[in-house]
Amino acid sequence: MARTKAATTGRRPLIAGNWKMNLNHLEAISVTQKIAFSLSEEQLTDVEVVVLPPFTDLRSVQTLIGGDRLLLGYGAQDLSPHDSGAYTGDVSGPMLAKLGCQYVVIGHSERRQHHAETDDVVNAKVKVARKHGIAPILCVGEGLLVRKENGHVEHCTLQLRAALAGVKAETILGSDPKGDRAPVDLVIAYEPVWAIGTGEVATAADAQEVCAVLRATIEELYDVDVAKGIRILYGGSVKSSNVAGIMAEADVDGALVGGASLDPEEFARICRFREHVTA
Ligand SMILES: O=C[C@H](O)COP(=O)(O)O
Repeated sequence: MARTKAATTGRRPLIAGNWKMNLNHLEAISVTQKIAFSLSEEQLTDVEVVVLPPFTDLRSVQTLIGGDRLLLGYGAQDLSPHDSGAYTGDVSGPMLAKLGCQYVVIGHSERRQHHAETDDVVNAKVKVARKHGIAPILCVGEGLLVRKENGHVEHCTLQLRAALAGVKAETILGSDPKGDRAPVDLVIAYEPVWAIGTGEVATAADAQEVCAVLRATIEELYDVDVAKGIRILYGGSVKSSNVAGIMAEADVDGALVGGASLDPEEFARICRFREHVTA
């Protein structure tokens, strides 16, 4: 069962809701409140639940979560590789850190596709996020053609290696090992592009195959402790009806949820994935 797996690995499950370009700041407040009130303190202690709103919602979400001491985390969907300057439209790491963001999505396939983000840009963003104490949720994943040609494992490991080039172990090791933070301040998300927003979820075995190789790659790049401590999420059409099977896999520590995270009741059901697991 998933509970046994988490107890064995020591990795606290992480369910993150990527709202993408949805929900204005008033809707953000409502959705965040509903998520918090749909989950018990025990559930929110057991599973780390994070919302990733658009930039324009971050202040509202920060005020709500901080003011009411909700047991939710939050973060951004992107950041600039630069700290300040003439970069119209960009939002910097220092700005996100000032808003208390714990996480930032980096290298999402929608950024790679629609904003021509290269591996070098992704690598620069990982470094700048860590410089400002924000944990990247680093996305890798293959398109349909690569999957059909059976190149998915190589594709994802190459993306991971490129994203982490020059990133030293000490910069990703958790700064609060005795607190409630994860031992590694970097999260990997395996998101097969063909499964994003399509309803075409990868099988649990598909997710496990790639997540296991990503963990082995982290061991090669760093060491066994980093590999054991790092959390690897699956993303792509995750719903309450399929999350339990995915979460039962040995190397899947959570989910990066897109569309289903816009419905707070459904998102809360996803966060309660343990209840779906049958012995
Ligand atoms: O960041 C989230 C992923 O792109 C998954 O999106 P989805 O759950 O709508 O397929």
